[in-house]
Amino acid sequence: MSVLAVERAVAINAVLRASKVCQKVFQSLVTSDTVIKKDRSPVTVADFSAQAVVNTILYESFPNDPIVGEEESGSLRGDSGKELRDKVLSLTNTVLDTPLGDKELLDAIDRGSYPGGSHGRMWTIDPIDGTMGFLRGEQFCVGLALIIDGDVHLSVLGCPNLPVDFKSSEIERGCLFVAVKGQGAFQRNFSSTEETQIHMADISSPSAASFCESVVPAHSSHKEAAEIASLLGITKPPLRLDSMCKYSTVARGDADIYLRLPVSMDYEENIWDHAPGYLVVKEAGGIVTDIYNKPLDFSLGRTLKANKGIVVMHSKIHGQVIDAVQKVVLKQ
Ligand SMILES: Nc1ncnc2c1ncn2[C@@H]1O[C@H](COP(=O)(O)OS(=O)(=O)O)[C@@H](OP(=O)(O)O)[C@H]1O
Ligand SMILES: [Mg+2]
Ligand SMILES: [Mg+2]
Ligand SMILES: [Mg+2]
Repeated sequence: MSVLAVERAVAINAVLRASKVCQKVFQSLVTSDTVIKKDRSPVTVADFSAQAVVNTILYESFPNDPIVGEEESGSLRGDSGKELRDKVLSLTNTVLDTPLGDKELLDAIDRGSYPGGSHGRMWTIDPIDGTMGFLRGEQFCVGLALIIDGDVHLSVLGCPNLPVDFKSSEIERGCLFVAVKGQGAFQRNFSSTEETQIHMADISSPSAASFCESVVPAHSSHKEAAEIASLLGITKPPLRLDSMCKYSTVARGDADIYLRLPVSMDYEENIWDHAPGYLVVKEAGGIVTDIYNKPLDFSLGRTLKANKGIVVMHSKIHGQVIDAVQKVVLKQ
């Protein structure tokens, strides 16, 4: 059996079930008259429930593995949290084989409170990445990664709204990306268990590239990305996608560069926002650094304290892209 085969299977199951939770919440939103733009609570139900589902499934197989999760159960506790807790509990139990009670639900969510660090095994989970995309009915994903001694060894990204093939005229959506360190990156569709290995597009000149960036300009500077694109001679418009779907889109060759350019130098990126996408790109043959050309350091706690921004690209254009990023962002 290959290395981390059991972890891989468990992580896929967990992410598929959590993705189902998100899809159910979205379907109930669009079929009811809830105006989601005014009320963010529906997405909160999905965030909590997806984290409870993943943490419960991980715990069944790996009870000693700590978890760094985005959400914590504070607002679900006590009398004031009862209404939300009831919604999260009933949703969670629709996808689990053994139903949880109130206390088990709260405990499951809060197993994500691990502070992270450089030693041993830990999982990191983003139950819904790209919350804004989820609310708009656009891209979002469930991200899960296993980090061992500060290094990402396994990752699974569930992307319920991502077309399985951008180039096809069919519009099947819903794909899963799976990577294990040293074993390559693979895509499988929600509708099947068949896996196809994915690779970055082979590109020798940055001017032919297309690049991805966040939809929300507060998460990544669009202005600086446009300046970098212009320096590199890129003429294609940016592909704006929410969530770690940007990593998977680049990993399978539908775009060549992902730029995440800090809007504030104080912001620290969360490890759950990047570890799952990072390994998918690396195993597809790509390079992931920060704006200083430093490798991402997942060993320093819940955030990437030693890094600023994210730059993803094929090795053949690495030097040119980093030069342009540094000229524009660092004025070097
Ligand atoms: N200031 C700032 N800078 C950078 N990143 C930030 C910032 N604030 C929040 N976040 C995190 O951004 C995560 C979503 O990133 P995306 O690239 O998907 O954003 S976008 O929706 O495409 O605009 C989002 O993840 P989710 O909360 O899971 O959606 C946040 O963790
Ligand atoms: Mg996120
Ligand atoms: Mg999230
Ligand atoms: Mg968030």
